[in-house]
Amino acid sequence: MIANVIVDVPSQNTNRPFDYEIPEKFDGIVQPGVRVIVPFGPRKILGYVVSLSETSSFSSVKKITDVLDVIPTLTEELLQLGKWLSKNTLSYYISCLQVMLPQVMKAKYRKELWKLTEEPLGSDLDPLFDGRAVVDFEEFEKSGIGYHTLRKHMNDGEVDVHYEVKSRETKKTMTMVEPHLNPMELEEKLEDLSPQAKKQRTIVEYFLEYPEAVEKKRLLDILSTTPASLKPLIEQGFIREFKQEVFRDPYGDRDFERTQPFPLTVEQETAIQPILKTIEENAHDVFLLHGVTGSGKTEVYLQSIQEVIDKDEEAIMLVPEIALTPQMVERFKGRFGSKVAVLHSALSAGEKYDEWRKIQRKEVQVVVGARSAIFAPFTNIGLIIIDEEHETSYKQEDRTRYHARDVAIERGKTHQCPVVLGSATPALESYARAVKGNYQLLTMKKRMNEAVMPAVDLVDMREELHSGNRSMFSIALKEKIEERLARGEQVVLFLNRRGYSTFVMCRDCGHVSECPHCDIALTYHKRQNRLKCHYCSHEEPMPTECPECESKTIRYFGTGTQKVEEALQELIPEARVIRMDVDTTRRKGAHERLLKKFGEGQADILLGTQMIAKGLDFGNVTLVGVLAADALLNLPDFRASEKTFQLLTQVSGRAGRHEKPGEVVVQTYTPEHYSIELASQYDYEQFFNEEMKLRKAFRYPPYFFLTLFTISHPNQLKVQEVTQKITMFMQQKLSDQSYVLGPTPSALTRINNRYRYQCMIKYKKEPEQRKFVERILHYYEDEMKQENGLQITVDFQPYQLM
Ligand SMILES: Nc1ncnc2c1ncn2[C@@H]1O[C@H](COP(=O)(O)OP(=O)(O)OP(=O)(O)O)[C@@H](O)[C@H]1O
Ligand SMILES: [Zn+2]
Ligand SMILES: [Zn+2]
Repeated sequence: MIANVIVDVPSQNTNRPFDYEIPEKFDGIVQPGVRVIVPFGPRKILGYVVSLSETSSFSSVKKITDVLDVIPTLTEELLQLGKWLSKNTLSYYISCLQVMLPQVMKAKYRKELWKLTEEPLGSDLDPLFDGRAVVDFEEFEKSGIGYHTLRKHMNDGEVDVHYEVKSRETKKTMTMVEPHLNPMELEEKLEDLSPQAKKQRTIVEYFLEYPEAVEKKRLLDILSTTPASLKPLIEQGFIREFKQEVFRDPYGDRDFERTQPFPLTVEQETAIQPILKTIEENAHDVFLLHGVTGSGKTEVYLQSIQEVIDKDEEAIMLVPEIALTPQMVERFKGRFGSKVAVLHSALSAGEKYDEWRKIQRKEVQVVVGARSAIFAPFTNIGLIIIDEEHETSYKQEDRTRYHARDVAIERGKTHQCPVVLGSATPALESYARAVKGNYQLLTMKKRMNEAVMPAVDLVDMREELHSGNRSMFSIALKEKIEERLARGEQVVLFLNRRGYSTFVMCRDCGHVSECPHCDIALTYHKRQNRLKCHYCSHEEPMPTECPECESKTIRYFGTGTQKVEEALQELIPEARVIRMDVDTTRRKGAHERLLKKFGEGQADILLGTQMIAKGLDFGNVTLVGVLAADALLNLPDFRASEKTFQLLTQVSGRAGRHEKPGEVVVQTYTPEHYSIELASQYDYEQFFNEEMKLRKAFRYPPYFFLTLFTISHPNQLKVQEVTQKITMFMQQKLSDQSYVLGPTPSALTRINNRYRYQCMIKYKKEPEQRKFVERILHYYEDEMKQENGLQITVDFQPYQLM
């Protein structure tokens, strides 16, 4: 027999199955979905068996060296899904298979055989274990017992193969590094560094692009540099080093209080009926559950999942990483107990693998997890739910650029089961599909317990300034906070930090410099002191006075939570403040601890960034303050208005969720902007209509599809030339209904000494497009293989446009 194997070499040439002969001892064990070790050139490498055949068309084929799985790692469905993914994202099949698996399956490990029962195993295996609970897998291999015997015992649940991970991720602590300065300051430091300090420059440039904390070892690996080049940066205080703990099972030692289903409200009942009916009929359909914040969407999810469990089927529940809070996990564990597996990035590699195995072994029927949980190896899926479906974190941004929503719908079709997309602020694309009837729209307009949506007070910060208030807190917000303190109620203060330092605004009139062609805020480039558009090639000098009102107070923006906290303490010294941002939540469990403290009333104000915007359900919060509603609005992104609307709605939704009525203060320099005004009225439909008009006028999704090429190379002329060629080629090939824009420098024009350019395509229908893209990739293949050579990435559904 011949095994057709996809080998772990991501390249064009190897993007097809290779034939290997199956040695007799592995006969019947080597099946599709099993991982094997095969000789490839001079090396032995990992591969995945995708199919079997009687014969090979090649005259001489090599033999499989080793088999890693006794039970297939990938199901037949996941193998097919990998193929689909590969076609849809134009990534290598091997990358698509690996993206579905936990890290451990790709890492180095030691294999052991575990005895799972107290009972004797019988004469075939007992001699091997010889009274022990664990034996090294090598002992089994040497024993000559045979894989068939082993598989029988595994299927009976008496023994299991266990992977002991050697990867460093399972260590108790790891060393992390992160920038100690904001991007503007980093840019300045970069200028100060001598051109000879190449390695140091590379590190600073890396952090300019990825400001998050990263494992030190990993950073050094990525940039192929040594601790010596990092050291001076740490000593000078540009970069900070710290230890992060890694734990094994975060939920194992906790009892969750079991909850009972609530009797549903009329709205919930109306929404859940069509979902239950579809589950019952084993049919596929996509539902968009549009329910205002606090309308009880989660209860609808829980009861739909219950139906699936009762049918002996399985459910996948996706939530954004940031919303995978202890409160959320508690609600699922509380309802379904040990039937739930949880998958999120805070788990160590070992923990993730353990959760994954629970799914594979069918010990659980529900998985709650972030994006990659969509690949859970269930075989009998009855329901897939995506909560906060508008979140852009459902799109993977490297290698295999998939969107979890697309994968969910594909699996929903295969399993003939419903997919439920839920949100208070659906993505424009999803709502447009619901309006057209492609998705079934389910609406919940009312909050629980007759609670009303909190009233929103828009405060014009330009007027504050004119009346002499230069603080970041308006008079109204200050007074309302003081009122809450006097009444013993609580406040959530939200600072939108992302994208803060990049746009330029007049503090007098709120004017923001925009591109004349693209309806998008220009980005300030400090080094050249110029403003640039990252969609077309437009650029202009940084103005010295406001083109609108001639005021000299036009400048770029920059502030952080720490600064806000200080200002707040100065303003209201008696307030007890909890600050929640990347700095204060770094330690494992810190997030949970801070929220618990706030929930118990040990603080008056919760001040934070994006991470406090969603999911929180505290009854004593009666005031929400948004410090700078415009921050997101001015990102160089056509989705800026949509994101602003979504975020404001989510944050406002944290107030007045239970008995006490809530209130919201939104500080802004542009109160007249439709996304801010309509968010303050909770008018999603009107926002949808307004935004759709603009999307149509400027030819953006959902009217047009986008394809984004990003080309990078150390030589700027080379990048320009290649991008130019690609742009021209696509212009020639595509129909004249499509718009091919470029070459344009990317927002992040240079990373790691590589220049980046882009070409964006807006199109309605281009069935041949992928073929042309493939041709381009093929044409540049050799150049892309060279070390530090050309790189071309193609994103068929871009969310990150930088
Ligand atoms: N049928 C019901 N009867 C009584 N209480 C309910 C019912 N359904 C939900 N609740 C409660 O109402 C509150 C709000 O519900 P939930 O958090 O599910 O809303 P949501 O729509 O998911 O909100 P958000 O989008 O803001 O996260 C919760 O405390 C929940 O326990
Ligand atoms: Zn002005
Ligand atoms: Zn432009």
